[in-house]
Amino acid sequence: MDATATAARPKPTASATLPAGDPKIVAKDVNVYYAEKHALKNVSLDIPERAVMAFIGPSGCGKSTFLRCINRMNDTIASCRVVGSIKIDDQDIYDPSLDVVQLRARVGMVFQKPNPFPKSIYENIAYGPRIHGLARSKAELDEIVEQALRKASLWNEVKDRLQDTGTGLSGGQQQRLCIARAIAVSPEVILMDEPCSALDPIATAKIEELIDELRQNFTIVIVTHSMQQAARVSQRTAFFHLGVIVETGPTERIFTSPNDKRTQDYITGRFG
Ligand SMILES: Nc1ncnc2c1ncn2[C@@H]1O[C@H](COP(=O)(O)OP(=O)(O)OP(=O)(O)O)[C@@H](O)[C@H]1O
Repeated sequence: MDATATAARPKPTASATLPAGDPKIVAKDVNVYYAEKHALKNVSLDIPERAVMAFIGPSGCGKSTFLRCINRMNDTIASCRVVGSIKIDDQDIYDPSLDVVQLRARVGMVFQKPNPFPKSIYENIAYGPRIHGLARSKAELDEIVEQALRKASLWNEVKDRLQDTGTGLSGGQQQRLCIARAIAVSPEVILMDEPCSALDPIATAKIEELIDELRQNFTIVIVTHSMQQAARVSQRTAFFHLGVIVETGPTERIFTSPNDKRTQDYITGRFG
């Protein structure tokens, strides 16, 4: 586990204390079961709009499980049952009439290991907008691809090789390609499950910089094992332990004066 975060205090930002607006995502009494295993217990959490929220906690405490609840990725796991309520902009995302494909376009996801399609860089980005009918012409599609790559800080590195395969990029570039792919369908929320764990420190720094820029336009939720990363990129942090949220609050407070001894023990490396 990482060393304590004391050397990596979050830099104070305008949104370190967040605007008092309505939260983007509201979860109430969420319980998740994998067959008999009760993986998440009565989780309630507000996630603010256009900010970064970090989920931290020891391995197996339910961070990824909760992240996957937010775009119903857990639907794909046969043994998984989700109970409770999660609303995005006041809309219940577990409403049976909700179109899950549309939900996953609104709530994009970036995984631990970069997973570009074995296609060209251009096609990796164009695929989503095309199936969602977001472009009326080739010129419009080209524009969407360029803008997504620009927002993911990748355009300058790939603009002369858009027809090369995405899997031929470096790991860090592949992860930025996956972020561009998520952005291309104009999501409102981007979920990131340990997006830097397969990357070297330089590629990690680039992704962190990018996350900091993206929060101006997107609501971002990131699972990370790195306390320094949570401190650097997020404005709010939720600490998970054994399937519950022990505490949540402004990142700076969680790392400097946590309310709960379990949080204190975790951030100072006493367990995890
Ligand atoms: N597909 C699955 N089937 C059965 N149990 C699962 C499944 N996914 C997760 N679990 C269990 O649910 C609990 C929470 O797992 P989860 O992956 O959400 O934790 P996590 O905090 O993200 O862990 P890590 O930091 O190691 O990724 C664990 O006990 C795990 O074994």
